[in-house]
Amino acid sequence: MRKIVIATRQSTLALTQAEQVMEHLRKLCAEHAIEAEFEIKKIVTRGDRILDVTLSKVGGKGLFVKEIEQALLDGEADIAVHCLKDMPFELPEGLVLGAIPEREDPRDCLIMRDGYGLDDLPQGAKVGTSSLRRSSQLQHARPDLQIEPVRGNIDSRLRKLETEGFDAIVLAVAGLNRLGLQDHISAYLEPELSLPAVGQGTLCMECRSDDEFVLNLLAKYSHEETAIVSEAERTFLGKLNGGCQVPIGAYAKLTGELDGQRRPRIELTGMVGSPDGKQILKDTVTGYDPELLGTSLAEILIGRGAAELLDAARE
Ligand SMILES: NCc1[nH]cc(CCC(=O)O)c1CC(=O)O
Repeated sequence: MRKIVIATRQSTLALTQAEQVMEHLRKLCAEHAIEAEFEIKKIVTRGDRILDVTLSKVGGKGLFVKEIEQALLDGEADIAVHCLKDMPFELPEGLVLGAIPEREDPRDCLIMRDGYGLDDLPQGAKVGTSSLRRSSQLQHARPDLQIEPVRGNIDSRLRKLETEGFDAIVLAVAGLNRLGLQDHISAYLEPELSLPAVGQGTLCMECRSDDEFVLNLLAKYSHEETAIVSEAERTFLGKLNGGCQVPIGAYAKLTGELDGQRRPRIELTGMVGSPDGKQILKDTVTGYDPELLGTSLAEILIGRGAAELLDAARE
């Protein structure tokens, strides 16, 4: 009997995700007559210890994953469950993404004190988000809004809507759904208005690249279409040398058309913005090769000044 330890951060969202994944893996084991038992191990990361500081100020990619990856490398855990959007482009030597399961809702949403959409926000309304991607796009649509950082886990951000005088806060739909908090959502923001973060709404499972048992199990959990769109978005992010702390968004979807090798056609939209939303570079490319698409979209935006925008935002 193989024992599989699942490592996770200790936030409510991370724990919920790990538990949902564990249940699914147990079912897969039963279906495929694989003998394994599972256990969850909570790990406190550097990102969790500095939750009160605006992350973009602290800098550093993968603030939430380093310690968890070390546990995998040390053999103290076998699988790590992450939000794909929190994952740096490059994984450490010896680790791979063993599974990318089916994407959930990729959109951002508004949780508002009153009203049901962006248009209901009064002139100069105070909106909470620490994401430069979200502030850039919101300010672009509504330059009058006053954007203020709001840090912490999802539950504490929801509390801050009440306690810190925000008219609205912005969160990912997927996280709220997973926590059963979808009733709080006032308005869904379509990708045309707020292009999601790379990988938003998608989970991933990281494991050691030589752990055949776990790789074999995780392969049964993977969702081919999601893996394809994730590769397009993540290639775009990687070429721009971005993480989730820069004003970059991307969203890829499949259009249903197949090429000669029956590969699906991909439509990839990407954006790079200034944090104040005065400048937004955005374009869409379509094709069949996710890596080529990610690369060419990044090159198109770099040609229009994306690298300079990102350098300025990083300062
Ligand atoms: N940066 C934190 C984070 N990482 C993933 C999600 C949401 C869930 C997901 O995208 O899978 C969130 C919270 C948020 O942005 O509202």
